[in-house]
Amino acid sequence: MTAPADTVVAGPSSEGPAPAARTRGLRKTYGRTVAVDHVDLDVPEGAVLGMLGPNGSGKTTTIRMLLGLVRPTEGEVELLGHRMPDRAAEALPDVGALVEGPGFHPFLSGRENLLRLAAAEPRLTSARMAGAVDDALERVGLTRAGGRRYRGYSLGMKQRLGLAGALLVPRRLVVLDEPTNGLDPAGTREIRSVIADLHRDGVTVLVSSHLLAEVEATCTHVAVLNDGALVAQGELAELLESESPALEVSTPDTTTALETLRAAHLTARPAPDGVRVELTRATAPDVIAMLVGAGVPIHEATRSRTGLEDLFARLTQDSEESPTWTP
Ligand SMILES: Nc1ncnc2c1ncn2[C@@H]1O[C@H](COP(=O)(O)OP(=O)(O)OP(=O)(O)O)[C@@H](O)[C@H]1O
Repeated sequence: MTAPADTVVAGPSSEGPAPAARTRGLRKTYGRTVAVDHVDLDVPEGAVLGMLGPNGSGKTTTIRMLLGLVRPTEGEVELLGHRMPDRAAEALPDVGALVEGPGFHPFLSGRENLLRLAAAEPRLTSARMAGAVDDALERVGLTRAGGRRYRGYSLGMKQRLGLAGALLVPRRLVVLDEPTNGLDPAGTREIRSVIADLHRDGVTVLVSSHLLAEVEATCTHVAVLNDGALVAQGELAELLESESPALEVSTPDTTTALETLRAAHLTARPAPDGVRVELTRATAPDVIAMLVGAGVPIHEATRSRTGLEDLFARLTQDSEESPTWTP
């Protein structure tokens, strides 16, 4: 399967084991709003795939269609080799999901809520339910709060209870929609460690996030959505390597610097001390000469490695400034 010409793909997508999840031509419209636009997503088995995108780019809608919670307008979804939503009963027992609004009962305790979920797990016998609930509570750090009513939980505790619900039984795939939403730094670290444990156990994880540093630290793969379209996917390290290096120029005159660089059709954006310019179409000496020629005072210029933040900015900024990347 070849990717659309405007999608950045790292590594061969059609080799290796069958993907844990995949979509082809996936599209969802709400009236005139195109929420998801012909997305061909591959979530490789064993990967921790970070789904990134600005607000409203279609992450949640894609995840909901993967899980059979929303019916696509067009296209196909396969989850663990089963067509969705028709074969949901086969696929879903192996899938743990934390999506918005897990529907917990406000007047029951966290533990009682999990027991209700456990009762609906086809692979849990009644004898093993209580043990599975206690294990899941411990895994997300809620053992002590397990007896308290859900209504009194903080947003972070609610997120963690949702995660516990996703981990009640061993899964092949765990899908987490913005799992660190509302969590403090300690809670965020806990989620990170749960994801690392799952990865170590060979579980595939699909996690949507708007926290780039978080994704860079925890994920092996990324998929970037913009305006409903998939604009990049693949192994994180390969995607970053495929990016060209950049030059950070420290200057007080960022306005002239950006104007000069953009007039020369270079990709540049403001940086903490000045501007950052990609060295795709010009060398570092070219850029410096260009700026000096335009009267821009330069305090310092340093080459730097492209991080996920730069990749993301380039893929999701206005198309005028982001020339098409050709693999
Ligand atoms: N049920 C719905 N009815 C109408 N429009 C919807 C519905 N669900 C999503 N949309 C629209 O589809 C687009 C994609 O939304 P979606 O929630 O999938 O994006 P997202 O990337 O998850 O955003 P965020 O990061 O803000 O959660 C948005 O324009 C949104 O307003």
